[in-house]
Amino acid sequence: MLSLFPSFLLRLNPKPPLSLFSCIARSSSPILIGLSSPIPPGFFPLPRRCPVFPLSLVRQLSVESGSPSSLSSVRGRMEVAANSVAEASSGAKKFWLRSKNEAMLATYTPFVVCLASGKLELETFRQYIAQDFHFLRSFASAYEKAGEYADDGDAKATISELQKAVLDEMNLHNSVIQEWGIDPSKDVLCSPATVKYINFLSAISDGKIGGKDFGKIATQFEKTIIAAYIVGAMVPCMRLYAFLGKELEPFLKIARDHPYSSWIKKYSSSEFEEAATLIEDLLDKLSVPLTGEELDVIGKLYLQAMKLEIEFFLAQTIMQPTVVPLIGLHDPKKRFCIFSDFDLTCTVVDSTAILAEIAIAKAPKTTDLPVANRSIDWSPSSELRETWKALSAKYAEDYQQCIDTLLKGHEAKAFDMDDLYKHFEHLSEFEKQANSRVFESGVLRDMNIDDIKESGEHLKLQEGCASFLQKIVMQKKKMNAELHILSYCWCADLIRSALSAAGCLGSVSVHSNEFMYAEGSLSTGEVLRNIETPLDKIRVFKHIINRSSNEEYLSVYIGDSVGDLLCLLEADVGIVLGSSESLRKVGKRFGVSFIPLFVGSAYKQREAGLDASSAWRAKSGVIYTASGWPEIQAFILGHH
Ligand SMILES: Cc1ncc(CO)c(N)n1
Repeated sequence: MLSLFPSFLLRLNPKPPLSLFSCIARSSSPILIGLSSPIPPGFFPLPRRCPVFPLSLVRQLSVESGSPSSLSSVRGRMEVAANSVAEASSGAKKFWLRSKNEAMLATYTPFVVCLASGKLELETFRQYIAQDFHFLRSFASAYEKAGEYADDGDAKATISELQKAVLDEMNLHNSVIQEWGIDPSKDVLCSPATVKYINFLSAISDGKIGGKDFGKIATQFEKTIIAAYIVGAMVPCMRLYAFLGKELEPFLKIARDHPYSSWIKKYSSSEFEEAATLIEDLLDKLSVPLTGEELDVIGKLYLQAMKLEIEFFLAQTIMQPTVVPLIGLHDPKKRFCIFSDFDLTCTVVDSTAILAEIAIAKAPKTTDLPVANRSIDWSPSSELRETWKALSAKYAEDYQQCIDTLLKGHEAKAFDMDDLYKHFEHLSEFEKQANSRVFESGVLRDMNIDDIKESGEHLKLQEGCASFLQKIVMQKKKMNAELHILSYCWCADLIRSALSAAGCLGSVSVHSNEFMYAEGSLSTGEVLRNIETPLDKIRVFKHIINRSSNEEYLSVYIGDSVGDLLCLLEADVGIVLGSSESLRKVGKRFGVSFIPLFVGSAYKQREAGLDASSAWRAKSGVIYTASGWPEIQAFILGHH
């Protein structure tokens, strides 16, 4: 119907540079910023896949009613802050925000999950307290050294305050010890992981840093630097504990008498938070006179201390079966099927927006036209932009109506999968019609496959997504794992290029729609329609799962929107990223519960008896929410 690109015009402008997309894709700042002309709200058909980030986009897309308040959900602290690593003015804050992966790894260690669940074996806790006592002693002596080295009166006063806080912590340990009758200083030797941190800290105090020996610490200035290094190696321990304290605080309610309530109360207390802030401020203060190079050293010490903390948790002797990490429960004789949605689950920008931009950038602008044909307010490019705008507005409106229809009726008292399937037929019909409208309008015609591939290669993935996929790919054989992308995206080439740039194409199965190309490179506008609807997704999901009917499997589905709901519920573990409100509303309407993944893990741990292997097999209408890929990785793989 529409002939947007007369071929003579294309020849005039065969391949406009795609630097615009590269710039969007590479930019770490929120998408759409940096576009030459701002994209109006509702421009792209985004609402079915609304992301947590970027905030600016969520605010723009009022369609999803992504009110900022919905972003600070239960586990909102890390993700909201994470967006501002670059802006964080404090060095200590910056280091913490960069430690998200490590913080998640610590949270999902068997020790911490068992501790939260209230079912950690007493003997394990005892051993831990005994090890921690050694740890705290080294903390106290490091403060001693730092206090000597610091030359500023205020800094010295802060350090002595912090020292008091450590003594306070040791008192808690003492009371625990008395309660359970052990004397750690006599009875328990340091474990190798404890020794590692203690040696690390004392080496810094002696001026041995990063394999280098600073020799005799002579001048006061050198001493001040060493004081900063010592503190830099202690800050992450304090911040991590304050973080874990807050993560564990809700579990005080898990049982009327949580056996480890004194531990949880200690580390979730405002006093401990104050101590953590105090030492962070101290680090910032001590860092003021340092050179960039010296600050880098602090960054490295911070990260190393974080890693040693994780090793410390991992080294705790856990005898009981644990429900995390998931890979630990998986029998490699069985299939391990990991499914993920693509748009806004893996990516930061919806692929419809990318494809629209490629098409618009390709279309001739006024200045490309022969002078005689120029008009101020018309060009193929501007016309295409208008067509897209209309298609998107229509999609957004109809989509919202579909969701409203889905939400009609009473909230289900109990989860009912069959009812849910029935209600998804209408939404599925709508998605197909919406696609037909796009395909028939011709807006996807005459796009160059090379441009699509280039955009795909520069597509910005969610933080931690690529590294998770790579890790799975690396251990695929050993784990008997499969990675499947299930996507509504119109053009699988875009997905394949993105995966290829992330270094994992060959090992991921992409299930999506395919552009058709004429003469090998220009899209004809026709699309092989494989996956367009929620019902298509679940059909393909089940087909893959049942491919070998006699083989057992463990399945995880990761998604972000209403279109993923059925798969999220059919998988052994369904994990939601992002904050889509319609997903939550529709879920609730049909009796689905949304539980933060960490909370869910601790509950599973509580329920798990001597057999944790089948803990996650329940199609019970529960979906788990996660803050991002680092959390998913910590849950599925842990340190593996
Ligand atoms: C392992 C460890 N890290 C940090 C703290 C906080 O002081 C602690 N008590 N133990």
